[in-house]
Amino acid sequence: MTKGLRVHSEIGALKRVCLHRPGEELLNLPPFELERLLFDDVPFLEVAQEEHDAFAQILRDQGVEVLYLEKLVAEAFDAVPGARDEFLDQYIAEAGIKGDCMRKVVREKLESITDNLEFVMKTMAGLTKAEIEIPLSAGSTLNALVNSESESDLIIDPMPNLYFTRDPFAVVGNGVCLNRMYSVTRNRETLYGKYIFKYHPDYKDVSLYFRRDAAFHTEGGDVLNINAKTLAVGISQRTQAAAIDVMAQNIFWNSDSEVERILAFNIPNNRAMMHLDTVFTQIDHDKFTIHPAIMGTLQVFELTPGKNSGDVNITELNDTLEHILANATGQDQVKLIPCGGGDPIAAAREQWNDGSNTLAVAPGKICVYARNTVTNDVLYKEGLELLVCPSAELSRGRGGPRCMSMPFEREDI
Ligand SMILES: NC(=[NH2+])NCCC[C@H](N)C(=O)O
Repeated sequence: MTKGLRVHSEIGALKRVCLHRPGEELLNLPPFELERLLFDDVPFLEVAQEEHDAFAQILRDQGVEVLYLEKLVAEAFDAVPGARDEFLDQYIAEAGIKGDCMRKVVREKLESITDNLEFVMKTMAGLTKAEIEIPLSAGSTLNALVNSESESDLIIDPMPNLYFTRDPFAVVGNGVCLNRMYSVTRNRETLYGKYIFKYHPDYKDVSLYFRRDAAFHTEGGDVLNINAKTLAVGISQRTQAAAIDVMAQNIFWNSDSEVERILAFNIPNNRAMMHLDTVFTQIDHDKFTIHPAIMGTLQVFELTPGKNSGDVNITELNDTLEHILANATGQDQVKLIPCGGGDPIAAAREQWNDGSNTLAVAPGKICVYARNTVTNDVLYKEGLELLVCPSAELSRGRGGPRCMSMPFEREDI
């Protein structure tokens, strides 16, 4: 029996989760490339790893099986001869390497790594000019040979955002949306998911509700499983409305999926609110953390299957966020707990460090970042059980415990 996927809520007891331990990709992150690589500061890798190990241990202590993205990909390559070569062709084609000669040198360098896990981690870390010898021969390029300030020292960009495993693919019920991501820099991350869901013995048979070659972009931070029948998706900086149209068709008209209703929340387009999960996250049967700035301003649409195969009906819901979420969760009422306890400065500061971005390991039991003291205090007083993760370095990438995790299995609620 293969393991497969099963996630029908945001809060059911977490059984299996996919993480990525930050690795050498964070060492190939020069300060002047931060904006392009969607990172906000240069982290101290050793401490980031310690913090991440603490996060993983908190989850294990709650009985959660922790899987690592890099290991799953290596296992897929171990299992299927030829899978790694297929990946390498695609990786090189998408790596932005300048010139055929350089592509050849890089390929040889990566092919020489025999251990699959080491190989996968190297593809994540990126490659600098200092790491390879460039032959001065027919076919070599000036770009490869010149050391100049206007030429980057990176031959292949690192993927510093990989530890935000929430975004490149999103588990929905028993299937998965393999995303096309908003930015060129993050879209390469989706290759790892592609090879897991194509070749890994435990995951190769799951249905795909979205594909990385789609025309529109979407990211997992925008996808919230409310229950088996209802999915919430953000229309955001990272997810286009047109991508949700595609997702709805694929989800409604796939016999594997139980989802009968998608709620699309049109959220503001800015970095502090880049995904739906930075604006609200479910933490208990009847409780959500929210960013106070979205109260009263959200446009929400409901998508349901139409009469004929492939048809999708859309209506706009003119109601308050509380009522919409109460109706979606089947509760009489829900409590929205504002980040920063409603104080505008604390809210903005703690929102920036993902105060609303919590990961539920069971209803009412949530992982939070230690640094968001005002929000954590409010959550504690509301009766939530808090599992507190160290966060000095991890938070520099602008993502919290929910962003750093992709549930593969939760108990049904
Ligand atoms: N699900 C999330 N909120 N993810 C946060 C991702 C942060 C990352 N630096 C980015 O800009 O893409």
